[in-house]
Amino acid sequence: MAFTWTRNHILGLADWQGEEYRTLLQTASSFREVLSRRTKKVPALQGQVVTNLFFEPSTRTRSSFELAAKRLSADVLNFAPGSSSLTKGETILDTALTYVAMGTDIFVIRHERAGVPDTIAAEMDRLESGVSILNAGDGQHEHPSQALLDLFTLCCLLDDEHPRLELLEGKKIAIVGDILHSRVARSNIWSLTAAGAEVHLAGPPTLLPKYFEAFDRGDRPGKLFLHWELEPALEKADFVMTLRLQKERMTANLLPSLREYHQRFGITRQRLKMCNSGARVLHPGPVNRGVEISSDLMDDPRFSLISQQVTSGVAVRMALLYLIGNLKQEAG
Ligand SMILES: N[C@@H](CC(=O)O)C(=O)O
Ligand SMILES: NC(=O)OP(=O)(O)O
Repeated sequence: MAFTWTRNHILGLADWQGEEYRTLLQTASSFREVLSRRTKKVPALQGQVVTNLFFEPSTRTRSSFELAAKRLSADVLNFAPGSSSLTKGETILDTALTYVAMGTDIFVIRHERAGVPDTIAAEMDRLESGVSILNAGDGQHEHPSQALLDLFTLCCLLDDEHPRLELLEGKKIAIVGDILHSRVARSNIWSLTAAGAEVHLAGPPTLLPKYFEAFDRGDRPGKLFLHWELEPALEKADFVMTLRLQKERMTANLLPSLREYHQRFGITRQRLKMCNSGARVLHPGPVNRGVEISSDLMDDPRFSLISQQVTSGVAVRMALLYLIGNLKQEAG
């Protein structure tokens, strides 16, 4: 029987099922085709309002959600906290309710505190508003659309015509750096192990706590490994995902120096030689050039997938908005 999409909020990937990833990849693939046409717009969300509520800085996530919504013909509102009535003491919830009163159908929310999108989603459900929440990154919790665009980028690289989940089965993927503070790492652990990949986390002990072992719940085909040295993670890896040191989230001095960090965990062309031939490097951005990745490697299109990740972001976010928006059209 064909799978039917029923998820109304996208808060995280911890409980996503294989069929949801498959539907997302197929839908993103169709929108990638739309984006290759001369007219890159479809009327799918005409009449719906998408409101970007970003309480934390963003370049690519906010702009690509905006572009994705516009490509689907939705109306888009962009909230800017610094010039909003938050500065007069209005609460986050009252801010959200104000936008609901203007007709918002979908909120895209980023906040420095984990759980804010969940709280607003619970309130939207309690009020039976029918409004959906898309988490665009909450504290150290999850960044689902980032992990989905990473998944789409990898699957497209392995089979551009038919990007599908199974392509990652048995692939070795190293995630390197500041795992502790990374919502990108957390969401990617869920999606990549759901795809059957071997995920190898690597970082200094201060940035890779042992409790990450608990992310291997044994309920998905892939496996998770932890390393406090770089080499075992990179050895014969197919892909390397580097992560930014999230200085804004570091409350203590967790690193000796950026230079020493680069020497021990920075990804360079030389180090990439430890991986399988043809290995590629990802980074969610923004990048600290010369810290987690050398500048020349970042700019080398033979190895770096960074710009493909950004490009994939538009099709993947169109797919997310479409799948959710469609539920409203069916209901309404
Ligand atoms: N942009 C990503 C990664 C990062 O900032 O390092 C995030 O918001 O989580
Ligand atoms: N990758 C990512 O989320 O980037 P921004 O913080 O620029 O949105």
